[in-house]
Amino acid sequence: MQGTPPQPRVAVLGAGSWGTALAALTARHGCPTTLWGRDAECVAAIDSEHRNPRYLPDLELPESLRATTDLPGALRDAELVLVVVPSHAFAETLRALAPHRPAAAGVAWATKGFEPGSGRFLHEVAGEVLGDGVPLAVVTGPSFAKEVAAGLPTALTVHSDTPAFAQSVADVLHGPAFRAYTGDDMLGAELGGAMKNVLAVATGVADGMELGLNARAGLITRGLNEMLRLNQAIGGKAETLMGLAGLGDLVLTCTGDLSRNRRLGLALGRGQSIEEAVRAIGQVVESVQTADEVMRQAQRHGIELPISSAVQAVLHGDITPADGLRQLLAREQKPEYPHGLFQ
Ligand SMILES: NC(=O)C1=CN([C@@H]2O[C@H](COP(=O)(O)OP(=O)(O)OC[C@H]3O[C@@H](n4cnc5c(N)ncnc54)[C@H](OP(=O)(O)O)[C@@H]3O)[C@@H](O)[C@H]2O)C=CC1
Ligand SMILES: O=C(CO)COP(=O)(O)O
Repeated sequence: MQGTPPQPRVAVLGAGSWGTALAALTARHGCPTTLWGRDAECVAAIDSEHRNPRYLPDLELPESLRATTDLPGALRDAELVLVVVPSHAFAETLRALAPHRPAAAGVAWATKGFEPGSGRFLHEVAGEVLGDGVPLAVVTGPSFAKEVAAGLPTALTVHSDTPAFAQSVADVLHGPAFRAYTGDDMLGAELGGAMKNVLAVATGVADGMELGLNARAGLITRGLNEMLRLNQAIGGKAETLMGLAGLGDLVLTCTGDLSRNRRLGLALGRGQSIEEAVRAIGQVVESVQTADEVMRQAQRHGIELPISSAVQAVLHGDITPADGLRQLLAREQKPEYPHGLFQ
């Protein structure tokens, strides 16, 4: 009689809200899962009390989930490594994991953003740090950690240049309440996940200023247009941005108050300072750095992105939200698609 094949051993690096939620998911799916974090107190609580008191305080985690501050220990025997640290810690985490990665273990990440300063895509960073021949994948899509940890239905997507690796990552994530799709466009998938955070600030600002639902819908639609145009210029696939990695995550983050980037926008629109708002949110808010990197990409490719540019200026305190609104409304009238869908 044939038994069920053993589930792969998973090491999740990053014990914040998303790393904890994904580790809980793979543990619930029967994968022996070890979560690595740098905060000993938080890690001990996950390991022994099955709770993450700082990042997901109300949710019970599976008893089978192990947590540790020992990185080499977490990686020992791992068959899949899932990196879920913020983008500013991505390169250093990859450099720390590289010498301890079991030779057969591919590396996936659920981080959204670019390498701050260089603006490099995370798959470029991973390729450089890990070298050729290591299967790489990006896990992205509309997925609030709190809802995933609570077992609510979610769909996301895994993109890789190595189709078998995308499939194996999707297999460990896919389950009764979680649909994991696959794709082969890491560029488009990473761009969508990064840009939606910037655009969520824009809709948050508009809602904070009580500009109404028409304004919100207009910003989402023209924001999608900015994503599609930059994606076209960098060589991503349009369908990636029309799917979970783009439109799906854009709608979630622009409309859902669980979004930290949207909440930052709401606070700015209501007149709070960026420092106050970020402190009150108390978790990573990727748009703060991503806005600069999106605009760096746009300049490199000669693409005009009025909404993202206004968000960048507001985040830097160069203009007020009201100035940003005036700038957008004062733009010249023109056809919705002067040069076709993506120009
Ligand atoms: N939360 C969500 O719903 C989703 C998040 N994401 C993405 O996942 C990534 C992680 O976000 P999220 O988990 O939400 O963030 P959180 O703010 O919830 O947690 C951040 C985690 O990263 C750790 N960390 C910060 N700096 C470092 C470092 N230098 N080395 C190691 N660990 C570090 C923090 O540790 P410490 O507590 O010690 O500071 C903490 O455990 C982001 O790119 C985000 O955009 C993607 C989809 C959904
Ligand atoms: O990426 C996310 C949902 O898909 C989480 O968004 P925030 O980082 O804005 O909370």
